[in-house]
Amino acid sequence: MSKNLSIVNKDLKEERDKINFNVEEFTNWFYGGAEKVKEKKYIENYFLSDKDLNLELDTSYLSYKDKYEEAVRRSIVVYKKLYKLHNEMGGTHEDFVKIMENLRFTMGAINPEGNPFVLHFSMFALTIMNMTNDEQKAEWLPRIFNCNILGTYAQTELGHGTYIQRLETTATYDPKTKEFTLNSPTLTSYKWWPGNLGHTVDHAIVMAQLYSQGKCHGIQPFIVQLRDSETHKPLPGIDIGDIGNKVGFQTVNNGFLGFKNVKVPYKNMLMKNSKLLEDGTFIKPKNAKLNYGTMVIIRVHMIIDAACRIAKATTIALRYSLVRRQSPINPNEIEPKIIEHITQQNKIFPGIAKAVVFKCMADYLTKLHLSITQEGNTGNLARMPELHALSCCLKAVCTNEDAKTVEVCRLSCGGHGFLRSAGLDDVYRNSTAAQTYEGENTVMLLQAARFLIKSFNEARNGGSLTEGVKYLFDFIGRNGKREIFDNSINGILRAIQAAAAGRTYIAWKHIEDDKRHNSIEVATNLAGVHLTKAAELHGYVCLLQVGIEEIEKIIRNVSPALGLVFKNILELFAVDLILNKIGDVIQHVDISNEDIEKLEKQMETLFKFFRTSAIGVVDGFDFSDPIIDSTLGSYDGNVYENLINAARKSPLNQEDVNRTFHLYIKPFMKSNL
Ligand SMILES: CCCCCCCCCCCCCCCCCCCCCCC/C=C/C(=O)SCCNC(=O)CCNC(=O)[C@H](O)C(C)(C)COP(=O)(O)OP(=O)(O)OC[C@H]1O[C@@H](n2cnc3c(N)ncnc32)[C@H](O)[C@@H]1OP(=O)(O)O
Ligand SMILES: Cc1cc2nc3c(=O)[nH]c(=O)nc-3n(C[C@H](O)[C@H](O)[C@H](O)COP(=O)(O)OP(=O)(O)OC[C@H]3O[C@@H](n4cnc5c(N)ncnc54)[C@H](O)[C@@H]3O)c2cc1C
Repeated sequence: MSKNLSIVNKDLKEERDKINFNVEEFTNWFYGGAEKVKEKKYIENYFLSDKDLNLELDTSYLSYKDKYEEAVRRSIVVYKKLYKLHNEMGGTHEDFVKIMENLRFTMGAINPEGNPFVLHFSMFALTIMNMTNDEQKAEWLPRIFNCNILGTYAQTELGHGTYIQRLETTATYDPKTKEFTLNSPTLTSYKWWPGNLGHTVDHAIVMAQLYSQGKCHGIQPFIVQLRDSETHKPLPGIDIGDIGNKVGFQTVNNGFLGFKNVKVPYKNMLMKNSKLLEDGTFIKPKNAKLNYGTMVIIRVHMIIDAACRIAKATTIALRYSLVRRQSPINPNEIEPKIIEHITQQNKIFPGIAKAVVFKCMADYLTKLHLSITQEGNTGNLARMPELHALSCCLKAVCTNEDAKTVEVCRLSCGGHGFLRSAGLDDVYRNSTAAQTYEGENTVMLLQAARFLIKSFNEARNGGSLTEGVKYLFDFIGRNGKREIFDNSINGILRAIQAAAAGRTYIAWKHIEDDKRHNSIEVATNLAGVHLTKAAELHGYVCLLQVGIEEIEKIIRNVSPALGLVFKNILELFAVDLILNKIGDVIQHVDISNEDIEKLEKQMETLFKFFRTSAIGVVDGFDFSDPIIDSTLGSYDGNVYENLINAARKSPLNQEDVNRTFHLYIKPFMKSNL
C-alpha cells in the first residue's frame, strides 16, 4: 500500500534508479523479516483504508475540544476493528501484541496529536499484567482486555514527578472495614499529567503512600474506580479534569485528580510484590523497586519509538533534499539538488545512521529485558539494577538525540520545514515530550551514573563487572596512561570507552575529593555535571558496541551489496560520534591533529558512498504516505504540488474575502486615522 500512484518526480526517480542494493531486503531487516513486513503492511492498510476514520479531515485546524472529540471518535473506530482483526487472526495473546505493536505507529497517522487511549493499552494493562497476584489477574484482565473498564497510570503529582518516594497521596488501611481510604492531603498531592485521565478513562492505577498499623510503607499501586460506569460522572470524593493545552500531546487528555476520603476495597492493592495481610500486616517485597517495573518496560519500548521518529524525519528531509534545487555550487551550472551541498549531507546522513543503530539497540534491549524478566520470575533479581541503569541511560541518550535530529531535519527543509504540512512538528513534539515523560532525562542519566560509579569502585577493588562496563577495567589497567588512538571502528569504540571511563573517573574523583568536607550526597550533587556527561558517554559506548556486534551479524546474513551499506552506516555513526565528542576524547586519548583531520576526511568519503544508498535506506524504512503525512516527504516527491494543495485547504482559503475585512480592516483603512 505504501507507494501512491502519482508520477514520481524525475529527480527522485533518477536517485532511485541509482540504488545499488535491494531495498526490500533492508525493509525486511528493519521490521524483523519478510513475514513481519507483510503483517505490518496488512495491518496498516486494514486500519488506514477505513473511510469511517475520515482521514481527509486535517485535525490541526480544529479547536482543542474538537480535536479531542475527533481523536476519541477515530480511536473507537480503530479499536472496534482491532478486536475484529484479532478474532480473524486467531485470538491469541501473541496476535493481540502483534497488532498493537504495528498499530502503535499507524495510530500516529490517525491521531497525530496523540491517542486518548494509549495509557489503557500500555501502562495500565502492563501494570495489571505484571504487578498483580493470580486472583487479581483473573478479576481485572478480562475487563481490561474487553475494554469494559478503561484505565491509566496515575503516578505523577503536581508537587512530585521525579522523586516518587515523596508522593503525597495517601491510602490508609482499616482492617475493620477491609478498605483503604484515599486522600489528597495537599494541593501538591493532586495527580497531574497522567495521560487519558482528564475525561476518557474511568479507572486508574494510583500510586499512593500506604499507611497501615500507624506506619507508612512507601508507595504502592492501587486500582481505583474514578467515574461511574454508566454516567461517567466522577464518583463521590473524586475531583478530576483535563490539565489544559500543552506543547504537544493535545489529544492525549492528560489530567488532574484529587481524592477526598475515597474508599477502595482491600483486594484493589496490587499484591504481586508487596503484600498487605487482611489484618494490616505489611510484607515487604524482595526488592522495593519492583513497583517501578512498568516504567522500565516503557523506557525499553521508547528506544524503538526514538529510532522510528528519526527514521521518519530523515525520510522527509532526504526526499525533500533530493527534489529541492537551490544555489549553484559552480556559478555557471544549474542549481543542484540541495543534497549536493555537503553541509546538507552532514545534517541528514548521520541521522539515518542513528535510526539504524538505535533500532539495533532496541532489539538488543528488548531481548535483555525479556531475559532479565524471566530471571526475575524465578526469584533472581540480581540483574535488575543493570537493566534499570541501561534503560534509563539509553532512554535519555536516544530521546535527546531524537529531538536534536528531528529539529536538524526541520532546519534542513528551510522555510517549508516550518509548515505544519511538512509533518515535522508532530514528530518533534513527540520527541521532546519523550525527553521528559517516563523519567526526565537528566535524572535518568544520573541514575545511570550511580551504576557507573558503583562499577568504577568495584573495578578499583578488583571486583567483577557486568559485560557492558568492563571497559572500566581497561582504564584502570592503563594506570593514568592515555589510550592510543587507531582509526578503525574498534579503535573509535576504544576511544569512546576511554572517554566514558575517563569522565567516570573525573566524576568519581570529584566525589572523593568533596567527600572530605561534605556528605556523600552533597559531594555527588556537586559532581552532577560530570556524572551526566559520563552517563551520556556510556550510552554512546553501548550504542556503538551493540551497533558493531549487531551489524557484524547482519553483514554475515545479508547480500554483499546490502552488507556494504550497513558497513557504511556503522562507520558513519562511529565517525560522526567521535567527531561530536572530540573534546572528551582529546582529554583521555592520545589522538593527534592529523588523526582528527583523517576522521574529517573519512566522513567526507563516507558521505560520498552513502550519497547513492541514502534514498534506498529511507525508502527501506517503508513509511507509507499516510504514515509519513508530509507534503515534503511523500514517496512521489511532488513537493510543490503537495504544498499548494495543502495551502488551498486552509480554512481561511475557503472564501475569497474574510469577514474581518468589512468588520475591521476596511473601516480602519477608511478612517484616515
Ligand atoms: C487491553 C489489553 C492490552 C494488552 C496489552 C498488551 C501489551 C501490548 C504491548 C504493546 C506495546 C505497547 C508498549 C508501549 C508503547 C509505548 C508508548 C507509550 C506512550 C506513553 C505516553 C506517555 C506516558 C508517560 C508516562 C509517565 O511518565 S509515568 C511516570 C514516570 N515517572 C518517572 O519515570 C519517575 C522518575 N523517577 C524514578 O524513576 C525514581 O524516582 C528514581 C529512579 C529517579 C529514583 O527512585 P528512588 O528515589 O526510589 O530511588 P533512590 O534514589 O532511593 O535509589 C536509587 C536506587 O534504586 C535503584 N532503582 C531505582 N529504580 C529501579 C528499578 N526500576 N529497578 C531496579 N533498581 C532501581 C537504583 O539502581 C539505585 O540503586 P543504588 O542505590 O544501588 O544505586
Ligand atoms: C507529555 C507527558 C506525559 C506524561 N504522562 C504521564 C502519565 O501518563 N502518568 C504519569 O504518572 N506521569 C506522566 N507524566 C509525568 C512525567 O513522568 C514527569 O513530568 C517526569 O517524570 C518529570 O518529573 P517532574 O515533572 O517532577 O520534573 P522535575 O523533577 O520537577 O524536573 C524539573 C527539573 O529539575 C531537575 N531535577 C529534578 N530532580 C533532580 C535530581 N534528583 N537531580 C538533578 N536534577 C533534578 C530536572 O532535571 C529538571 O530539569 C507525563 C509528562 C509529560 C510531559
